[in-house]
Amino acid sequence: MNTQVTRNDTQPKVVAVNLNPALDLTGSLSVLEAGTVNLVERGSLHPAGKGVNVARVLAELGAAVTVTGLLGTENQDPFCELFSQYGIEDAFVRVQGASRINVKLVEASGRVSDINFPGVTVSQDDVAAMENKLFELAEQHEVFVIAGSLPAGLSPQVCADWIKRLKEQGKKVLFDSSNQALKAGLTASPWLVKPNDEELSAWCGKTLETPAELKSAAETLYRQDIANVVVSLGEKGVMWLDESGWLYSQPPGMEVVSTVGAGDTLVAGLCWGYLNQWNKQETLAFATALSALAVTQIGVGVPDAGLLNQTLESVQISNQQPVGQNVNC
Ligand SMILES: Nc1ncnc2c1ncn2[C@@H]1O[C@H](COP(=O)(O)OP(=O)(O)O)[C@@H](O)[C@H]1O
Ligand SMILES: O=P(O)(O)OC[C@H]1O[C@](O)(COP(=O)(O)O)[C@@H](O)[C@@H]1O
Repeated sequence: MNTQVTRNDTQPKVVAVNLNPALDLTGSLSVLEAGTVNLVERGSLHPAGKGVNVARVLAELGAAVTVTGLLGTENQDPFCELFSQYGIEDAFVRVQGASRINVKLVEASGRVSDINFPGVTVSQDDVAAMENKLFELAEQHEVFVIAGSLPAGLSPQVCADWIKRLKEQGKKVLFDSSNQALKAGLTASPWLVKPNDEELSAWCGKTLETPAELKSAAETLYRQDIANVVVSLGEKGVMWLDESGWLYSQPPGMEVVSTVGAGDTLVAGLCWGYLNQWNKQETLAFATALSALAVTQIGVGVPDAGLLNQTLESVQISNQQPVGQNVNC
């Protein structure tokens, strides 16, 4: 596998869809105490959201990426700068208002508290414009990564209908969301889904604790015509079910700076493996290494090839589930 960054014009073009983008306001502090005054030691504000993060990682890897979704005009400048810096084609539909600011409080232990705001409320005209943009992009793109929550005004069923239509047009749809949007989207059988253990538990309506419970829930999704069910387990790695069966990965231990963006980086890595036609083992190892490295920084971004290759060598891939993947141990 060549992890060298080179733009390959023969690869399918990707659309990253971020319907509810966010500026992430990250504050680092030694310990967070609820209900009292907390002093932040270092802070940063950067454009993010699941689709935007996926777009950035894919673009840094060398993919041709278009980004779309619903972006508030009032605070769009940092997003536009990011897209221009990384050569990402900006196809966001502009909406009135400001995109949300999500607060991420990172403690010295690596624990992160996410305070995610609801975002702008979009109108039916905005939703119609979004739908037009999405299917206009479908004329020239093959791969769609739909990632993140939905703004008020855009129903989970509408998003699920878009996934269904894209699938009917033969597009590969990778889907990463939560709560009602995840529940509805899964009924449209995207090509790949990436819940974490908590999201899978929420979909099931009960806490999944043992490997057998996690596998059983994922297998239910696979039987619902979802070709790739990828469950991420934080530091415990990844479990991936497809027609060839289960494959597991275990990342090396990392110095955690912030885990925010690790899931998005994993999705980008999986998509990159597909674009390069890598096999399942290669794709999983690469995506696991890339996501493990994501926790060593604030926000997302691709490290240099040396570090990536070194981490890749420490990722363990197995057909047998590692004992440590019990989510509660
Ligand atoms: N502490 C960690 N150490 C090493 N790798 C990690 C760590 N946390 C996350 N990762 C990597 O990032 C992937 C996604 O993280 P996870 O927390 O499961 O996703 P999400 O951000 O969607 O909740 C994991 O499957 C793993 O490969
Ligand atoms: O769209 P959602 O589900 O509200 O999540 C948005 C948040 O998730 C992130 O994309 C990070 O996601 P991951 O940690 O799962 O990779 C943040 O940048 C953003 O603030």
